[in-house]
Amino acid sequence: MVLSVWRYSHLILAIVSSLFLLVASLTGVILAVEPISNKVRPYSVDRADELTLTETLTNLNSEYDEILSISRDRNGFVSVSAIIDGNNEQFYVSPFTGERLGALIEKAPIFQFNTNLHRSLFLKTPGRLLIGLVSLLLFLIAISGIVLIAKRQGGIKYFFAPVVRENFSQFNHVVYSRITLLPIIILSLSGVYLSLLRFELIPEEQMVHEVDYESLTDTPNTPLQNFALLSNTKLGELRELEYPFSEFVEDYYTICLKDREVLMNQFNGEVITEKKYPFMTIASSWATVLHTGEGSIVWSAILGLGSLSIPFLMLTGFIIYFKRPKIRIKNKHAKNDCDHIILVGTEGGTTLQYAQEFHKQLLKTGIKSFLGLMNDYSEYKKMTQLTIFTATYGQGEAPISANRFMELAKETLQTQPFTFSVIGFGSTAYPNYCKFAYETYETLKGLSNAKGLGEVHTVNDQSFEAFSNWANRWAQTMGLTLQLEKPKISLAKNQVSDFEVIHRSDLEEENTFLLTLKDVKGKRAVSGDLLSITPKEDGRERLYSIGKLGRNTLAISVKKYPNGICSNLLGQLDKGQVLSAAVAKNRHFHPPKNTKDVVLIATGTGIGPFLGMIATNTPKRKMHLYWGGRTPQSFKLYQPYIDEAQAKKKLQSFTPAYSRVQTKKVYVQHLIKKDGDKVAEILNKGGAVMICGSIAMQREIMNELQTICKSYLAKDLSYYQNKGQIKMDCY
Ligand SMILES: Cc1cc2nc3c(=O)[nH]c(=O)nc-3n(C[C@H](O)[C@H](O)[C@H](O)COP(=O)(O)O)c2cc1C
Repeated sequence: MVLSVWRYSHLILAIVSSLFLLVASLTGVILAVEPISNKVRPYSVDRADELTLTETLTNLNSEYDEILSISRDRNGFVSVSAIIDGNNEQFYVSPFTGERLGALIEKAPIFQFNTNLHRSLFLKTPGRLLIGLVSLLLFLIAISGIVLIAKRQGGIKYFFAPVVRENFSQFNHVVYSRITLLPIIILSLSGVYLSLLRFELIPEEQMVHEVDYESLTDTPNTPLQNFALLSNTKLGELRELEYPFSEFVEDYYTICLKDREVLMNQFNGEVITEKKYPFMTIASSWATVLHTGEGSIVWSAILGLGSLSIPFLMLTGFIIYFKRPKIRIKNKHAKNDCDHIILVGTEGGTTLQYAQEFHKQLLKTGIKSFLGLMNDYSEYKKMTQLTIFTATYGQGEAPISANRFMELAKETLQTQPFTFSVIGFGSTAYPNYCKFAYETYETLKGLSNAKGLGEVHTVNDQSFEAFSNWANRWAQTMGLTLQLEKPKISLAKNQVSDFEVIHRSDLEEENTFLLTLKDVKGKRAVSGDLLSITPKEDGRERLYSIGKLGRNTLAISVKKYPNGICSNLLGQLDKGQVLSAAVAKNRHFHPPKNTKDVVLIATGTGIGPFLGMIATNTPKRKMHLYWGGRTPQSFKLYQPYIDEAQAKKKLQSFTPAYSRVQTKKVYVQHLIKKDGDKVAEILNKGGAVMICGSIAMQREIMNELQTICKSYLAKDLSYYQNKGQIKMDCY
């Protein structure tokens, strides 16, 4: 609920202001060039700011007879306004020699046009008002954006933690908004301020000097060179110095410095009055500088990039919103007439699509099924079976449609006993994999008349395979047959390409074989990416982790199942045959860059991507492989690769765990526990741990790593997960 308020405010504000925002940001980009183009003009004189006002005035007075004023602008350019041959002329000068450097910069027509469009959309006062409002909306969008990022990252302290890449728009929207939020906030706030100033809603105090004209005296008549104020003030502090209008004692120098305005007697150099600028004048000056970037190439460039990012963030933001599946639920039967209740915890809507498919299939088999959201949990009069499909968000928290479920489940008493199943949708790219599903399971287990059917079943990255495995197993125990169809989720589209079989090994003890393929079209797969294969027979996609052995050579490790359509198809391929498949990017499981030590942990076919990571490693990076299988015989398949890598120093160490060799079973988690000090040292030095294999193994390893982090490093495992040092791809 709270999140959706922020999300909808963020979206509605963006829609309302989008067109105006687009105009303001694009013109802002062009206007950011103006201060840069001004600053690079050749009117700056080296070390001029170090001159005193005495030196400046002496130099300029000797060159020009009748100076009206001297100015120093935000670029540091010094100009004079002087009467020359009876005409008032204004030009840049060198304060050392008085040499005329050029005429004052005139605003180029392109900047004039864009300034008018930027300030008022050529609509005069209504336009200015609109632009002021858009600035305010931009500020509110930025604030709601900060809240959304903090929530999606799992708290403000993880604001700058690595972002998990789900798709281009989501990833880049978060990454670029984090970088540009500060300039955008400054731009929008200063824009609001300048609008308020323009509409006189912020009072601009006028500086009024009270001059006691009676006390002004023309004695002692002191030469300008002895005026203390002038010799104590550097040119760098000057904004403008106006000469006295006449030679009467009532006329004086008006000197505007950075922080104050001073009136100075023209005969003896005494300060007549001196006033600091009011706070609002300083604030207005800062607002102008911060909004326009005047006088600073760096700040102008930052503002330009900030403005440029706005259309990009608008576009990616709208794509994220419109691609999100809509949450609409229709039911054929009333909830109190149904014996099967399906509840969904979703935020992005994909879990609902899987639940809808399951619900549809149950209805087809004649079961009275009711579909709802977890937050709608209430009394279900005839419920005998409850199935929960739930995603996990933030740092293992509930998705928005399930954040009240725990309370509701404890408060609401079901009158009849029921069984329940929990299917967790999550991603191993996040520290707390499917945590909310496990918490839901525990809460339901605690209810007096509820009985769990099996353990929590997890689905990584919306894998249809994992989902249908559970659903078919469940249906089997119920004596049903389900014809599940894959929901049309707009996951990244993978282009199908051709892969030629280079080698297919024979089946080894654990019914596994290695398939080495040549990427005919030279697609840029990276070890850890997934090979997506969809056999025509059932049209269902299977994913295999890729090990990139060489330029266009990759390997996948396949376990053959007696009735497995895909594994049997792959098992029959011969050298030279061509396989049609696609490469699905799996960025969160790519080998880490610039990491000196990497611990690789795998069981069974999970070694597949690691074979590639090791084969393309150099001795500079130390890789340590822990692998679990049944017997040394199971390892034979991979032995040549590992032996070669060790000989070439691409693999520092290899430690196997065999579960069926001795009476006491040894699993990889036991090896990790034994080498806890080494693993801790690697993590402490910024190294990475990569895990690939079964979810059950992943859970054991994560428990072990948690203990290691706590005992050796006095830190929580999530600390290293948030720094991207723990990478997992388990199924
Ligand atoms: C911002 C964000 C945070 C996430 N946090 C977790 C997490 O902590 N644990 C997890 O297992 N999955 C996490 N996920 C993955 C989602 O649970 C997963 O993509 C799920 O399939 C989304 O389902 P939905 O579209 O129904 O909301 C996160 C996804 C996002 C976008």
